Order: sequence, then C-alpha cells, then structure tokens
Amino acid sequence: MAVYTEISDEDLARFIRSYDLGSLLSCKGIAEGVENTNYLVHTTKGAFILTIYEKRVDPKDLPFFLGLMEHLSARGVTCPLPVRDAKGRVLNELAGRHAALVTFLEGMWPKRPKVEHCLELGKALARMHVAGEGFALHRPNALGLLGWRPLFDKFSPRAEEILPELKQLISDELSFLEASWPNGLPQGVIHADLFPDNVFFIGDRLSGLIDFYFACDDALAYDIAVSLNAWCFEPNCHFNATKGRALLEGYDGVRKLTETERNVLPILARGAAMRFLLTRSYDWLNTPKDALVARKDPIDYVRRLRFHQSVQSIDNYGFEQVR
Ligand SMILES: Nc1ncnc2c1ncn2[C@@H]1O[C@H](COP(=O)(O)OP(=O)(O)O)[C@@H](O)[C@H]1O
Ligand SMILES: N[C@@H](CCOP(=O)(O)O)C(=O)O
Repeated sequence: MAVYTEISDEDLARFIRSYDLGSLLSCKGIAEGVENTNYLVHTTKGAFILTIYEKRVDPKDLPFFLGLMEHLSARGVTCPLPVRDAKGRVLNELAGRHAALVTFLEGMWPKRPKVEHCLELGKALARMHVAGEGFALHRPNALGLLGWRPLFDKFSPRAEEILPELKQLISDELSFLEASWPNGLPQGVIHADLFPDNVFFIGDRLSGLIDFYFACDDALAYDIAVSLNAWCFEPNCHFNATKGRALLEGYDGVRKLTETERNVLPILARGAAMRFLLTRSYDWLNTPKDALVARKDPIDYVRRLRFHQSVQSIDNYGFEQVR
C-alpha cells in the first residue's frame, strides 16, 4: 500500500476548490505503487489522480515530470495529463507537501504479461521515445551509472542481510560496468521505470502509460533494457526469449535500432539489473517494518543480473531460435 501522507477532509476540500472541477464526490487512497502517495478523486467533472510527492522525488524535478506528460500527451502518447488550477498552475501544495492532480486513465496493468503485451509495449516505448524529441526541459539520470556506487555505499555494510555474497557481487559488477559502459548511443527522454504496473491495457489494446517520476535524459536503448528485465522474465526468473523478441520487434517497427544499440543490449541489461537491484536492496533494508508499502524483492534482480552475466552477447539470448 502506498499512502504515506494522510489528508484531512478540510485540506482536501480546499485543494479541490482551487480547481475548476465542480464538487468533490469521493476520495480513496490507492493501495498500489511504491514511491508517492496516490488518491483516486471523483468530482462532478470526472475522475482524477491526486499525487502527493514523497521522499525520492526532488521538487526541482517536478516541472520536468509534469511538463513531459503535457509534451507527450500533446504528441499522441496516452498518459496522464496534469490538470491546471484556477490560476493556471499544475503544481500545488497539500498537507505541507508538493502535490498535483492528473487525469485518470482507464485500463488494467497485466499481472502476467503475455507475448502480445510485450509486442505492444515495444511499440509504445518506441512511440514515446519519438514523441519525446524536442522536449525543452532536461534532467540527467540520477539513477544512472554515476549514481550507482554512491547508492551502494549507503547500504553495503548491511548487504549480507539480504544475501551473504551480495556485497562482492555488486562490487565486482560495478567495477565491470564502470569500465565497459558504452558511450555515444542515441539519447533522448526515457521513462526509466516502464514495468508492467506502469502500462495499462484494455483487453489486448495498450491504453496508456503512467508514472513518469523517474523519466530523464539517457540512452534510448537503456529504456529497452529496463523493460526487457521487467517484462521478459518468468516468475521463476527464467528469461523468455519469445517475449524478448516480441518487445524488440515491436520497438524496431516504430524506431529502428542501430547495430550498436543491439550489440550493447547485454551490458545495458546488466546495468538496468544493477539499478533495480540497488534501489530494491536499499529499500529492503531501510523501509520501516510497519510501513504501508509492499517491498520489492532484490533477489529477483540478482537472478536477472546473473543471467545477463552468463549470456554476454546478443547472439546468445535465443532471439534467433524463436524466429
Ligand atoms: N493517471 C492514472 N490513472 C489511473 N490510475 C492511476 C493513474 N496514476 C496512478 N494510478 C494508480 O495508482 C497506482 C500507483 O501509481 P504510480 O504512479 O505507479 O505510483 P508510484 O509512483 O508511487 O509507484 C497505479 O498502479 C494505478 O493503480
Ligand atoms: N519499478 C520499481 C519500483 C518503483 O515502483 P513503481 O510503482 O513506481 O513502478 C521496482 O520494481 O523495483
């Protein structure tokens, strides 16, 4: 459950009155999610998501995230659209924190993604990358290569509480990644957290993307690596080459991958596995036991990392065999 900040009825009523959204009908905390507090709000003018920004969101990044959703939405990507208040502002305050209202998207996220979902996801990711071109604001990836070691340093003395060999594994892998990380790849705005729970479907049709709060400027192919890890492994952490191939084919049909981008996917996938292994490990060790949030298991990302370490070359992922 991700409701960190409770709001009083008076504060909520005052907040909603500052928008031209009619009368407040209901407001319910949303159980899903990890990072921010979300409420589903109904007014006489429709359904909206009220987000109160929590610990990991730096307030100076909020204009980037909210502006990006406006930019993408204006270019045909179905994503939440920030709502402006009577004074034209998208960013407000509630319960002493930064807060915004965005439009509600219909759809459900796929709990067990199928090959067809991966194909549609690949297309949507590429469309988002193309639509992101020309976005005026910039944000470096705070959880990119340069951010990994400082994050590891924050929990490394306790890493063995998760797995005895975790400290050595991360330390060796960071040295490898720092020495081999590719430069010069095509750059753009990436989502950086496009997991199944951030992609909605109505039936087999992809109906929208949400949760742009890790979006940043980085290598476009790194975003594919994040999604390969999140969508193409089975619950037992075995890689599903058919799903991987569908994701890549969907992507490539909209935005052609360069030869170099294809060839470096294995190392980008190792980096993407490292990024989520680090944040999950940090959260595993630091989330209070009574917090109303479901911690994500770091071990799933140890398994993904070990898989990519064993594969090394794009030719060994089994994409060709499923042709
Ligand atoms: N615009 C939206 N439309 C519909 N549901 C949404 C929207 N934004 C968030 N949600 C709901 O809130 C949940 C958590 O949102 P998310 O942005 O992933 O939170 P967090 O950033 O805290 O992880 C989602 O799984 C979804 O159920
Ligand atoms: N996707 C991350 C956690 C962030 O959660 P989200 O609800 O913001 O997508 C992970 O799985 O580690």
